[in-house]
Amino acid sequence: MEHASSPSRAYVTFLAGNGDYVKGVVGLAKGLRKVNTVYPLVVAVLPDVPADHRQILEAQGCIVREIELVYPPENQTQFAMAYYVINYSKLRIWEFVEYSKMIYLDGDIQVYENIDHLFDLPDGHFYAVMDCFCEKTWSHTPQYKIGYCQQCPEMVKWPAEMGQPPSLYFNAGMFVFEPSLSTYDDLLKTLKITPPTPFAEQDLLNMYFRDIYKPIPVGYNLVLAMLWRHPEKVELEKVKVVHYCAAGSKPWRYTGKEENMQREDIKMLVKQWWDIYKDDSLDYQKRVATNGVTDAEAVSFQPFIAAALSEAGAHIRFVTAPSAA
Ligand SMILES: O=c1ccn([C@@H]2O[C@H](COP(=O)(O)OP(=O)(O)O)[C@@H](O)[C@H]2O)c(=O)[nH]1
Ligand SMILES: OC[C@H]1O[C@H](O[C@@H]2[C@@H](O)[C@H](O)[C@@H](O)[C@H](O)[C@@H]2O)[C@H](O)[C@@H](O)[C@H]1O
Repeated sequence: MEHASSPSRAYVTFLAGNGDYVKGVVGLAKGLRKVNTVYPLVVAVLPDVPADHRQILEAQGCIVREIELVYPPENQTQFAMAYYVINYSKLRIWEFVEYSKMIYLDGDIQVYENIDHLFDLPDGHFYAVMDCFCEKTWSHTPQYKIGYCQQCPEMVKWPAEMGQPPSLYFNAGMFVFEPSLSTYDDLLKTLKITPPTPFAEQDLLNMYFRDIYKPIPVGYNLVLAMLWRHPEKVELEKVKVVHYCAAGSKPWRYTGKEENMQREDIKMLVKQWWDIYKDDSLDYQKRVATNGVTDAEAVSFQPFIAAALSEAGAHIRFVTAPSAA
């Protein structure tokens, strides 16, 4: 089946280190395949990602692209998580200018419903889901200190004496953007003159794209804390993308011991992630292409097609899927 996708669009994720985040990216590649996306998954890997992990990703049909580390400004800050220092390297994806539009997804994200339509959002804006300020990871901020959250500005109003409320702030685990070398250069110039802050590149991106940021619904990047902080804003059955960023929620490390991790919805979401990760039928493999059949269906039809072929000698085209997912 020829993909109708424009070759200049792709999903992109980021992988650093030789640890277990590679499992997150494999899960993401299989999840995107399960929802029959027509776009490839590019994985921007730091040099410290070992060859065997890169091979695993290529075997899952991912396009593996090595990027160089982006160093944060000298004066180290107390990042919300120590390893956030490597996350500035995410900024390299703006150099992937062979793509006109990309959707960035963290490695700890899973896509449960097709979101290809987001590529058709109008150019010239930065699309992402609003974050929540209620978790301890935000205890360094004035909004946390007064109990203000942009998810429910009517609950605790921003005090007039504190000036303007903070601009809308997105979670940088998922966003729709347009690669551009000039934007990349400008981001790096801004990085060099901006003191590092607890949420590293997420803070930088929020500052840089503030004027063109357009919020998209929570269902496109469900930050798990929303389930216990703002349940009234979450319709779980309509959630298309889940972001396993709450402490203890990474499915491949899940023990259930951390706060909130014994919730039934968390246990269900972790199981859903594992069901995809363990599903061999979602592994990348040579596709048998017939008209109008999705890749996944084509794979499941293979035995029937082989039988038909032997009897009727029908000609079918064997093509490899052009991409991971
Ligand atoms: O050791 C690491 C830590 C992070 N990441 C990548 O950086 C992203 C952001 O880190 P993390 O998901 O831990 O941030 P969170 O959203 O959970 O705060 C991850 O999803 C991975 O794509 C990685 O590849 N290796
Ligand atoms: O380097 C900064 C990181 O900032 C974000 O993680 C945070 C953020 O989501 C907070 O809003 C949550 O409260 C917190 O749990 C979570 O860890 C991005 O998801 C991640 O990709 C990365 O950019």
